[in-house]
Parts: sequence; C-alpha cells; structure tokens
Amino acid sequence: MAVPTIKQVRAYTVRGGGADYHDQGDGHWIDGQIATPMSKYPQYRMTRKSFGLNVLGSLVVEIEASDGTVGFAVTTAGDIGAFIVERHLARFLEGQKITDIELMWDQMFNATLYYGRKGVVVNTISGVDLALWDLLGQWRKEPVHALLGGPVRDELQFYATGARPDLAQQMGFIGGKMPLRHSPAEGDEGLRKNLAELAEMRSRVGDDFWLMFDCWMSLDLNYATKLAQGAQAYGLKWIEEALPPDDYWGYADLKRQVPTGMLVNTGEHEATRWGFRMLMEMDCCDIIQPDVGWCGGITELIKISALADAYGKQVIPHGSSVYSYHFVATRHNSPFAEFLMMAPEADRVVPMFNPLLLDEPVPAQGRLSLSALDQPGFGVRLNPDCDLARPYTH
Ligand SMILES: C[C@H](O)[C@H](O)[C@@H](O)[C@@H](O)C(=O)O
Ligand SMILES: [Mg+2]
Repeated sequence: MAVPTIKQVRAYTVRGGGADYHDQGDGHWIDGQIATPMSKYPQYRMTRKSFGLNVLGSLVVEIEASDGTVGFAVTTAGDIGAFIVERHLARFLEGQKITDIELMWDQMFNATLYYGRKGVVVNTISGVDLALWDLLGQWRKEPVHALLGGPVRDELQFYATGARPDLAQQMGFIGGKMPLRHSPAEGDEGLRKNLAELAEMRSRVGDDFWLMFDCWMSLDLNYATKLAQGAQAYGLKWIEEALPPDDYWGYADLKRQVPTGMLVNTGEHEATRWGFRMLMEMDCCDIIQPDVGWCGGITELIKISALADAYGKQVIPHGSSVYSYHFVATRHNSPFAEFLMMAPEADRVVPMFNPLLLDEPVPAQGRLSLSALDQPGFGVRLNPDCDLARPYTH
C-alpha cells in the first residue's frame, strides 16, 4: 500500500479553554491569586490573566494526506503559531510522505533555530508533530501508543492539580498538587500563609495522600529553601518549578538544600533534548515534567525520555491530556501522570482541554484504563461547535 503524502497543512486558532487551558472565564481557580514571576508587581498579583497568561490561545494544526486521511492536534500557540505553521513550517510538510516524521521534525527545528529553540516556536513545532503522529495513527488505524512500542501497563494513575486536593482525594486521585498562592513579594507573612494552607490541606487529607506545591517559576533560592524546610513538617512530596527555567544553577543548589526525601521537580517550560540534558547533567531535579505540547512533541519527548531513563530519572509529563497519556502508557519511567482539574472550583472531573476535543477520556477514581485509549491516533475529534479561525493561509 503506497504511503500517502501530505496534501495540505492548515492552522486554526481558538479562544476559551482548550489547549490554552489558562484561558478561562473569571473566577476560575486557575486564575485566582497564584504566585508568579509577576507577583512582585501588585497590579499583576491577584490574577494571572492580568499580566496576560492567556494571551496566546489555542493553536489547532490540521494535516490532510493525499488519500484524504486527516490528522490534527492542539497546543498553546494561538495566532503566532498559526503564522509559523502557514508561512514557514508548511513548506517542510506538504509533499512529504506522512511516515517521514523524523525528517520533517528536523527540518522544522533547524529552519526555525534562528528565532526558535524554545517557547512558542517549539510549542508550534510540537503541535505539528502531534498532528503528524495523529495522522499516522489514523492512516495505520492504530492508537499512538501502539506506534510507540505499545503499553507497559494496563491503566494510568493520576495525581490532580488544582485548588482542592481534599476533593481530589475523595475522587480517587493518588495525590494533589496545589498552586502556591503567595510569592516572596509578600515576605515572611506570605510564607506563613503558604505553609498554613499546606497544613490545613494536610489536616483534611491525612498523612499518606501526596501533597505538592506548584510554584510556577515564582521563587528565589532562599525563599524556596525556607518553604521546603517549613513544608517538611506537613509531608510535602515535591516542590515544583520553584525557580525560573533558566536558573539551572539555582535548581542544582535547591536540590541539595531541600530536606532529605523531598523531591525537586521541574521542566514544563523547558524544551528539547538539549534543555533537559542541562537539567539532568547539572542534577537540577528529581523528576522531569516536559509538556509534550511544548517540549517538541512526541518525536522529541522520545529522545528526552530515553536520556532521562539513562539518568535514572522519572518523566511525569506536565498535564497535556491524551497527548501525554499515549506516551506515559509506553514508558517504564513514567509510572503516573498529571490531570489538571479544569472545573472552576476544582470540584469535579471535566476534560482537560474542554471544550475543544470530543471523546477526550478522563480518569475515573484517578485511573484510566488503556482500553479508553484504543482508537486510532490520539482518539479525539475536534469539537465542531468551537469557533475556529484561520488567520493566515499559504
Ligand atoms: C497550577 C499551576 O499554577 C499551573 O497553572 C499549571 O498549568 C502547571 O504548572 C501544572 O503543573 O499543572
Ligand atoms: Mg507546574
């Protein structure tokens, strides 16, 4: 059977949730007061939308093959991503065999090296890469995890990220990751509030349920060290993304300074095998947390994960719905996954990329059977009710 070629690549944008899950309505827990690198500016302290965390919006990449098969994927890149796809990356895709994913990835990455390397450009390349894997799965009529060598477990288990770890425990998740709400700008009083919130949650969930802090790049080394030391009394399992992503030196120091047994994790805003090589060679963290929609896609995450395995590191991808589930299912060093609670009060399970994807599987009792991931590609469809725009063509 002749391998089809890529006939056309199309890039759409959409607002309101979806892959850019920070793009939510007012009052959502994810836009409450959460510590960020902008918290030192009082006018940007109370919500993250105030400084523009949701400016990008979702990018939808659709790839049509010569035999009519269509693959798609979504990521966080919005209009910028649509421009890059239509006006730059499409030339490396159209006319290529749909199986030549490594070749297309290498050309997309090297052609954008002069203005990319990380951030929204690699988010965009990731979105194209995920769409290519979806297309291949659609054509071969196989789920992506089968294309990656097959599952090593028959179900996935999840921790939940959100404002209510106590409710996540009742829903059967294996742990709860809380956004850190007070930044160093609020001084020792803010530190006390952070620890009080952890203490309160620990009192609700008992001693064995995992509790973690997500610090979203907002701290300095001294504050992070004091927070970790204070949190030991409440059994904090890990301190996540305490420092800005480029502070490899700070992470290496923090990992040496936290209480024995507490994990230092990071990586969701890191990209490519080279970025994660830095994290591992400098011994910055215990678990790496690449986002498959931001780090370079499945093609790059395969490389990152193999390197991590050689270092004896676990790879627990940042929450990215089906795009990470198919990967996690196939990796020995990915024993659990993240599920972001996207209900405004973090009080019920709703699809992570709601409302953009139809058939998006969600965990029940904190677990997801591989049988829920048996459809071709990533097993999801675009919601036709979502208002897609195509701002650029080529
Ligand atoms: C909950 C965190 O503040 C972020 O919103 C979240 O996207 C990310 O850091 C995570 O690890 O889920
Ligand atoms: Mg995080």
